[in-house]
Order: sequence, then C-alpha cells, then structure tokens
Amino acid sequence: MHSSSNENIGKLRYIFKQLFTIDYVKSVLVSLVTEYETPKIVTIHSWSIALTCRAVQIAILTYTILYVMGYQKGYQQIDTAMISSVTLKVKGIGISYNKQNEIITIDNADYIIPPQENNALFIMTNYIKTDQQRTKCSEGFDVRPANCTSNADCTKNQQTSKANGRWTGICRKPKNSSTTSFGLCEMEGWCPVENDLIQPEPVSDALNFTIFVKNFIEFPKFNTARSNLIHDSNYLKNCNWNSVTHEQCPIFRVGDLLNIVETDDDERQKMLKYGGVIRIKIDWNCNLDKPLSECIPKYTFGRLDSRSNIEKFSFGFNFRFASHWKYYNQTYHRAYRTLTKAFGLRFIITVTGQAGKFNFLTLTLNIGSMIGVLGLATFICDILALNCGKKGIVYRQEKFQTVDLRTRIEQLRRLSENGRDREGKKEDISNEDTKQYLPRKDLPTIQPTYKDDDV
Ligand SMILES: Nc1ncnc2c1ncn2[C@@H]1O[C@H](COP(=O)(O)OP(=O)(O)OP(=O)(O)O)[C@@H](O)[C@H]1O
Repeated sequence: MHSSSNENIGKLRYIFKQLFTIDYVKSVLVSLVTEYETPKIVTIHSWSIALTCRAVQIAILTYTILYVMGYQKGYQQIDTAMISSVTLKVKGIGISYNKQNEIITIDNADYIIPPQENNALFIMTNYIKTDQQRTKCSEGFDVRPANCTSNADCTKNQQTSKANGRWTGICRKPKNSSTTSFGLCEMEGWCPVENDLIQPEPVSDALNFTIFVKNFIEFPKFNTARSNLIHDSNYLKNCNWNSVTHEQCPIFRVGDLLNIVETDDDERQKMLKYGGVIRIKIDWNCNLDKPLSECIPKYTFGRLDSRSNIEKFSFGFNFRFASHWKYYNQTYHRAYRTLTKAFGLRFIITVTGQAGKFNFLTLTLNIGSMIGVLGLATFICDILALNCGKKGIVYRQEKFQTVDLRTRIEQLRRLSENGRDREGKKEDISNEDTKQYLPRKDLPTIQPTYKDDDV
C-alpha cells in the first residue's frame, strides 16, 4: 500500500519534470507572443436548432433594446437621492355657529393647527369649544363609572382612566330627587366637563378653502433644482388644480381633493364632521436629456384613514387643545381656559422622484450585459442539440474532445526511451526517481503497467 503511493508520487514527479523543463517554459513564453488561440467552433447543420438559437437571440435583443434601453432608459445614470422642501399655506373664510346660534367667522389663523408643520397640514373643519374654570362639578355623562346612587359608588370607582378630574367621593343628584335615583360623581378640576355627545355641524365653506403647496426639489448628482411653481404669476393667482385643465397649478381646493379621494357624498360629509387623513403625493420623474421645462411634478391623492362604515370603533381624526388665560381684579384672580376638541382634515404631503441623464459608462455597462446575456442562446441551444434528439450523441462526439492520458504517457515514455525530451535535446535520465518509470528493457511489452486511475 505504502510502496504503491510512493510509486504514484514518483510517476507524477516524472511527468511534471517532463512537462516543466526550462525549455518548455521558454517555449510557452515564446508562444505567448507568437501564438493566438481561439476557441474551436462546431457548426451544426440543423434548421430547428438554428431557428431556436435565432429566436432566443432575437428575444434577448428585443428585451434589451425595447425594455432596458427604451423603457428603462438603460443609457442614463439615475439620481434617486432627491432633496425636497414643502411649504403649505391655506386661504379661505369659514362660518360656524356658537351655542347661542350666533355666527362665528373663522380664518386660516383659527383653523390651521398648528400654524406650520413639516410636510403636513391640519385644517379644523369642526370643533367643540368649552369654556372652563378650576372648580368642582359633576363628571361627564359619557363617563360610565360616574353613574351613582350613593357616595360609596364614587369612592369605589375613583380610579377610572376616563375621569375628567379628581373625584371627591360625593354623588351629586338633581335637587329634590329620591335617594334611589341616579346621579353623577362630583369631581374637582376644569368645569364644566366637555359634552361631545352632540356633534355640531362642520364649518361651512370649508370645501372652498384652498391649499397652496410650494415644493422645491434638487437632484444633487446632476446639480439640478426645480420648483412646482410656474413662472406666470397672473395664472397662479387665478388657478385651481384640475387633473385635466390645470394639472400644474399648485393651488388645490379642499372640495376637489375630497371628491377625488372619496366618491360617496355621505362619507365626504362625515370626513368634514369627524375628520380624516388625506395623502398628497408629488412625484417628480425627470428626464434631464430633455429640456428642463419638461421636468414637472405629477400630483396624486388618496385617503389614509378608514371609512366610517368599515371602522366602527374609531374613525375620523380629532384631538384636543386648550388656550389659557387669567382674570385679575383687585380682590381675586381666576384661571380660565377654552378647551377645543378639533375635528378636521389632515393632509400628509409626500415627495418622491428620480432624474436620469445620459451617461456613457452606464450605456457601455448595459451593452456589455446584453452581450453576456446573448450567450444564453448558445447555452440553451447546446442543451437542446447535445441532449435532445437522435443526433445528440453525434454532436456530442464532435463537440467534446477527450484527452487520452494513456496515449500521452506512452508518448512521454517513448521520448525518454530515446533519451531525448520533446524539444529533441538530450534528457537526463540518471535521476533515480525518473529511472524507475522508464520501461524496463528486459520486458517484452511496451504497454504501461499503470492504469488511468493511478494518474
Ligand atoms: N392657499 C392659497 N390659495 C390661494 N392663493 C394663495 C394661497 N396661499 C397663498 N396664495 C397667494 O399666493 C401668492 C404667493 O403666496 P406667498 O405666501 O408666497 O405670499 P404672501 O404675500 O406672503 O401671501 P399672503 O400674505 O397673501 O398670505 C400670494 O398672492 C398669496 O396671496
């Protein structure tokens, strides 16, 4: 076992020595500058394989030219790292009524809360205002645990999270009512408690409010900046966005946006009454190989909240805020506040986009990829030609050339026998390692005594 592995190593050494003589290395170096090698091409005369190959090549070329180069503009460098700034301003006068049914006129400073936000805007279209002061009063009707028949009920349920103030432990009942009748627990805090069980009607004219969207963008890779404002101030002063006639006007009527995002009249009215969230998407898709004036935004709109008939638990959009003031006179001072529960439309503005410009490097890379993908045709046709059909075996024989190691070794052996290497020079066969693989002159056969597997 051990001697046979030594024998194998010896054989390999001999072969390598034969292959890598100094003269051989020299000849390889000379051939590097004097010989050009090219792959052998096998031509197969078969119309079916040829047509398949052409069909695949045409499909690849069509895909590359029409889709990659034409539609995807594979010759352009793309900049998606767009920088954007958005400023929003709303105009319009709204009319609402107070509890005494008096007309209240509100303007943008009243209904835009807060006055400025990042890429968002809230327009208050409905509200419940409650003037309050710090004192003791009954809990709200909608706070269920506040229903009581005795003081004990109010002490027991003190920990409710819906409480509007600190409960005093007293059950307040209407005057002259019996001991068994229901009352409400007393609380200490801002009184009276807000009553939002009756929803007022939304601000009329809210649909005619207009939103001015000012958007600036920059594509830093191409050092190009654009704005959504058209350089025609007379036009801008009088226009309102419309998807057909004024699609580049940056002033949007609230009613038009509601019509786009919600087709149902009843649902639109509920959005004004209970609030809602609307998305304004500004999309810049610029081909900077064309004139810069053609780099214009596209506006799309959508609803970002659930409809009232789908979401029963919580629909619309509302929040509370309070404005505080203090009243002083010579004898006392008191703290007051006006609590407002605001319902309205929240607009979220998102800006997306990309710009493309001709770039030679991108073009050559895509052409290189196309040439690489063309090799797929040969790959597919080779599989078909060599493995499918009756002639497959014939094509395989022609295409693949088997290197017969046994013959090659025999050649080397003969060379050694003559005492000359492949360049015709005298071979040194004095080495013991080499000697053991030389044919033994006393044996009648010239067949090698080792198998392919040994090599
Ligand atoms: N929401 C809007 N609807 C209609 N026009 C608007 C709106 N917002 C602004 N504008 C008008 O667009 C123009 C540019 O507005 P910009 O805010 O830049 O100027 P401004 O003089 O500060 O505006 P203003 O004082 O009228 O609010 C002004 O004529 C302004 O009145």
